[in-house]
Amino acid sequence: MRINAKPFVEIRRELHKIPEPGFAEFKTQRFLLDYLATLPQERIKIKTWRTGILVKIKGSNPSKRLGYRADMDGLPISEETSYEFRSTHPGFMHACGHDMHMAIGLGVLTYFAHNQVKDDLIFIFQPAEEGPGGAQPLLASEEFQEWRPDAIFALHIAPEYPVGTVALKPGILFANTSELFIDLIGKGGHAAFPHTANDMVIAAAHLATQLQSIVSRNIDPLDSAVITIGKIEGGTKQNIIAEKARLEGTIRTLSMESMQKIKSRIEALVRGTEAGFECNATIDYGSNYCQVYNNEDLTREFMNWVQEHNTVTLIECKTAMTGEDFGYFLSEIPGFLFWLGVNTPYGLHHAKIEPNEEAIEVAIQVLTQYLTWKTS
Ligand SMILES: CC(=O)N[C@@H](CCC[C@H](N)C(=O)O)C(=O)O
Repeated sequence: MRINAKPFVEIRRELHKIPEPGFAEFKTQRFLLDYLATLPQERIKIKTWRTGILVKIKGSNPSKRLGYRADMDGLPISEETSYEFRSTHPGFMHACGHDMHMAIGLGVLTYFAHNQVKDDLIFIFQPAEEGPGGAQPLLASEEFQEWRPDAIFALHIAPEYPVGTVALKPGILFANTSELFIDLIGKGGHAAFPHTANDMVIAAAHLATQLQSIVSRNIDPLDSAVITIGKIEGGTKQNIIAEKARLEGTIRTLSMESMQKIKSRIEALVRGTEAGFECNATIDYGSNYCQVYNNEDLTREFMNWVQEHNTVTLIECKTAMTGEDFGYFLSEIPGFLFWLGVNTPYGLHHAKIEPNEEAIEVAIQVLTQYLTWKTS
């Protein structure tokens, strides 16, 4: 079977123009619904959930239901690609490939809307993967529970792998994550009179450095963990001592024990900052995602299938410290997530990332062939 992927490359480009934040994917949802309306409707049922969409395709003699999940949201990044089809939403960009994930989902769905297989298929277009997390509330929704699949699959673009490859492993593929927001409130003042103020820029700088000691000094070196502070905000002007500062970051661990340990060390260091800099601090852990744990049996079966069918090259990869709320689906439903090679020099979340669009056809081929095999 050969799929004409050209329309889905065009679809990816249209989606690329309209990146939206989590739970505000209104134009994206409208675009997807309009496309779905063009498909033969005999065997298709469509439901919306908040800004997400669920599509069921009826099988000829179903004994199970298989699911594919695509995430929908963009990131607060000002795009710097060379594309003609750049983001039309200033300050927002599809820099994590969700435009590719959706276009691939539509390609696979379109194939099965025209070619009935034995089992039911469900396609889930999920909002808010980058935050605050759409998977958990979607899983709990009546809309999802009514069509709950018996197995579920997803992919994520991988800039570092060549087009024509898929990479995965059984067991833990992505880390547990927790966002981290720390607000410091001290006493502002004139730049010339530091002894009358409590400078929150200096407090934030010390704290950011101290936080880096947690992974190196408190976590078993054989148990990976990451603390990244991606943003520091503080102060109002160059000659005013800052009254407030805010640190924003993310914590990544491979075990929940390490996550707890890191949080308790963050709390201790923040209490130390309060004492040392005579300020008040609050900590907010934002949204937390559980690890992506690929079902061992289904993953091995898929890896064997890839090797036998030779549609793509298989890479057995290492665990990555990325996060994905698809982990919540996998905590309840067997399945797996794989990396899809898109061969581009800039990484995920980079303003210049330009995934190779040839990977769209590769992914549609792999998923249609695998799902057809899985339902036969
Ligand atoms: C694949 C990917 O890049 N996922 C994101 C998930 C974000 C989780 C959460 N908002 C956080 O920042 O902790 C990632 O950054 O890994």
